[in-house]
Amino acid sequence: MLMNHTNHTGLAVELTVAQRNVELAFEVSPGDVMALVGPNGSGKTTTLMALSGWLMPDVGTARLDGTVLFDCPNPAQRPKVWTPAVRRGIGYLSQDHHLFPHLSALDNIMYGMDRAGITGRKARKSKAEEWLERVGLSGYGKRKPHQLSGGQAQRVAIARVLASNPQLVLLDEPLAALDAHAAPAIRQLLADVLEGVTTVMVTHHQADIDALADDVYRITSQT
Ligand SMILES: Nc1ncnc2c1ncn2[C@@H]1O[C@H](COP(=O)(O)OP(=O)(O)OP(=O)(O)O)[C@@H](O)[C@H]1O
Repeated sequence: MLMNHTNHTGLAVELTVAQRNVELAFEVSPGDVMALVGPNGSGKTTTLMALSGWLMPDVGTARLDGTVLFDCPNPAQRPKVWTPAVRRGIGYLSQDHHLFPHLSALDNIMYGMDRAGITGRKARKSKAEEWLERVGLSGYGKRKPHQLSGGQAQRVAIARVLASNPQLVLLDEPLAALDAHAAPAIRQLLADVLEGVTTVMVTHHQADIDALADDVYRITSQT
C-alpha cells in the first residue's frame, strides 16, 4: 500500500510491466538514496525508464513529493495520470556522461537549468561555475568533453544533473565506466552532492551500496 502523501514525502512506486515480467513496489524516504539491486534482466532499467517517463507500465502508480508521476489502474485503459518526462523534475545519470560534445563543460551544466526555473544567463552561469567548483573542476569550464578525462567528464555530468535542483535523481550504474583509481573519489563526491536528495540508484557494486545507500530494494527475478 502507498503511504499518505503530502509535500516532501519522497517517492512511492508500484508497477507491473507484464511483457518484461517485472512487478515491484518500494518507497524512498525524502532525501534518502535507495539502491535497486537484482539479477540481470530483473527490471532495474525498466523501473528507471518508468520513473523517468520513457516507459508506461501496464499497471501502477508513482508519487513523488505529492506529485503523481503516473497512475495506470488498468492495462486496457489510458492512464488516469501521466506526467510527461520533461515535467517530472528528474535528473538522470548513467555510466556514460552523455555530455553534449559541441558544448563546453560550463554550457553543458547550464543546459536544462532554464527549464528548471533558473532563468537568466547570468544566474545560470554563476550557478554553473559554483557547481564546477563543487565537483573539483574550477578552471575547466571552457573545455569540451573530448578535452576531459572520463572521470572529469562524469564530474561535469554530476554537476549538470544537480544544478537543475531535481526532485528525484536516478543513477544507473554511475561509476561502472570509471577506472578503479578514479571511482572512489567520484563515489565520495556523489555521496556529498546527494546529501538530502531523494535518489534511486541501480548498481551491481557493493562499494556503491556501502558508500551511498540508505536502503536497499532487492528485485527478485519473476522467472
Ligand atoms: N526493449 C525491450 N523490449 C522488450 N523486452 C525488454 C526490452 N528491454 C528489456 N527487456 C526485458 O525486460 C526484462 C527486464 O529488463 P531490464 O533491462 O529492466 O533488466 P535489468 O535488471 O536492468 O538488467 P541488467 O542488470 O542486465 O541491466 C528482461 O527480461 C529483458 O529481457
